[in-house]
Amino acid sequence: MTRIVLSSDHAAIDLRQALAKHIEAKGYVVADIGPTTTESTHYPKHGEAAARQVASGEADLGIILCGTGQGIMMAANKVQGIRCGVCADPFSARMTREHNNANMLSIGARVVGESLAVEIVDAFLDAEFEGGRHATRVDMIKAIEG
Ligand SMILES: O=C(CO)[C@H](O)[C@H](O)COP(=O)(O)O
Repeated sequence: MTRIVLSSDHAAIDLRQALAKHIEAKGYVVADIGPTTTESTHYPKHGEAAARQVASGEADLGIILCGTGQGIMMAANKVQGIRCGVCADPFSARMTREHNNANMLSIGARVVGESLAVEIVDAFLDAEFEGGRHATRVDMIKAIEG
């Protein structure tokens, strides 16, 4: 059973909770570790917390959100082993899995509405890494980490 960890800052509470329900309904095991109130908080710690679960293997994939998806993606990508893409369209979400073997997806709750976010999440979760020439390139990314 694939385990998905979700987190966000205050800008994305409602969208994150809606996505958590959707993902659970698709049959995944969901750990929603984000805050539950809209009190202002700091996205780096929420991105890092989700990324650490993915990096340790506690979760298979992570989905994180903030206002733009940018800051929380930057924080997650600082954790060794994390490849997180910020996506505002389903094509990019599919490709970041198929070509980049992304293990996390970031979405901007102030950028996309709920129905588009659902399509983005579905594209990400339904895709699989293609390997081959893309594996060579992902290995090159890993080598940069040292
Ligand atoms: O998108 C974000 C980071 O990339 C944050 O959600 C955003 O910066 C929060 O802004 P504010 O404190 O004004 O709600």
